[in-house]
Amino acid sequence: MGRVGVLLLNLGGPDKLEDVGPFLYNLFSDPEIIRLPFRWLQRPLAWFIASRRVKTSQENYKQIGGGSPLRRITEAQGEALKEQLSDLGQEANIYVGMRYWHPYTEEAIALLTQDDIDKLVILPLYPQFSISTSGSSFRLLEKLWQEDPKLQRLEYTVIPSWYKQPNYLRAMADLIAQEIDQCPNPDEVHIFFSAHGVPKSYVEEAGDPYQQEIEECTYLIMQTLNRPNAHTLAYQSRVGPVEWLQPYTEDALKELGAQGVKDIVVVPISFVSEHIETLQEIDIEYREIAEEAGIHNFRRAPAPNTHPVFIRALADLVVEALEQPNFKLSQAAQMKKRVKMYPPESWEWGMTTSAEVWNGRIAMLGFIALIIELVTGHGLLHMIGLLQ
Ligand SMILES: C=CC1=C(C)c2cc3[nH]c(cc4nc(cc5[nH]c(cc1n2)c(C)c5CCC(=O)O)C(CCC(=O)O)=C4C)c(C)c3C=C
Ligand SMILES: [Fe+2]
Ligand SMILES: [Fe+2]
Repeated sequence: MGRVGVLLLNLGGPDKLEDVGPFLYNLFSDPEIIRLPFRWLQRPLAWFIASRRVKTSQENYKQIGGGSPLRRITEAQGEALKEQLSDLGQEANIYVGMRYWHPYTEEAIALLTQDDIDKLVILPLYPQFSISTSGSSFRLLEKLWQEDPKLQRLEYTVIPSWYKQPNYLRAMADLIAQEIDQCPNPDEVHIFFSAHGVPKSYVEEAGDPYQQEIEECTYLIMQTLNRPNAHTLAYQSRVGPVEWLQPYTEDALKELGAQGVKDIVVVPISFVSEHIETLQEIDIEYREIAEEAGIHNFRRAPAPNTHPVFIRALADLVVEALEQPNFKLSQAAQMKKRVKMYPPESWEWGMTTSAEVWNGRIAMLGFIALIIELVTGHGLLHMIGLLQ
């Protein structure tokens, strides 16, 4: 085997408070994050949503020290992975490519094309696949590949998702056991898996395998843990007005409190690094909700970060990927369940899906017109005197 490269993909996070606005704009500009019927609406809406969210988001980043630790932790994971691979006899260059902030995926690709890599392993740092995470990064990579003949000559393979990897499951079970064993009655502790949510339509309409992979991963971690504890799976971090996967973490915590549960260990199951959604959302916001609901012993299992068994899992994934037939980006970006992304473009009479979609589109246009009118002070409502 010639020179091997490993491209670690992650979402990225603002390094400092001034980065929060542009980071949010990048995130909401992604059609895999906000799925709109019209592409031209994407950027104005991204600007609008990012501007509305920036203050709250900055307040949250302030509470965790003024920026995201994601870059630092991902780079540390990369260094540990390089060392572990070397111990296994596989020398490799590691590159970090973030989707919405530095080091951007494009920057990582520029570096690795300079380095004359013979084979590249593309490894998303998301154990479970979702259209909104690994899927979005794969689509971006597909586009970069189409544009660059040098990349087209590079041999590569993709690891689409890896939530069943035995050492990953072992690392998660270790981290949970360490927390449980610090409680006075370890067997009585309720294990609360908090997965990142996605809109329900991703799963039900677009065929995102995310929910199924999360459910299977929860089951496999519980099997690996092999303890008698009760457990719950819920979904956190909902953004916007549409329905996301349920139960929501906040509701499930209140429900457990009402049932008399006093000790819980929260397990962040979609993430492999500490970041705003573990350090702020779980440790501060959900802790407060749990304590108000009567759950007084609230603990959280740390994210795997650079846990040696977890790093070994990443190394095993790379070694196995090098031995197996190559998996292409076009295969990885494809949904497992082949479904149409949007209902028909043409009108159908009656209470059909098509009618619902067109109603939604018309409502969206009205909403955008209203925003533009509120921002510019000109428009139909001003003309007819409803707005001054
Ligand atoms: C609006 C829709 C969003 C979807 C869908 C979504 C899915 C999703 N995200 C992660 C992991 C991360 N998200 C992070 C930040 C982040 N995500 C959203 C929105 C959606 N995520 C926002 C608005 C933000 C910014 C933070 C905020 O304002 O709340 C991060 C980085 C966090 C950091 O430390 O900077 C990660 C990582 C997963 C795993 C996922 C679906 C499976
Ligand atoms: Fe997110
Ligand atoms: Fe989020």
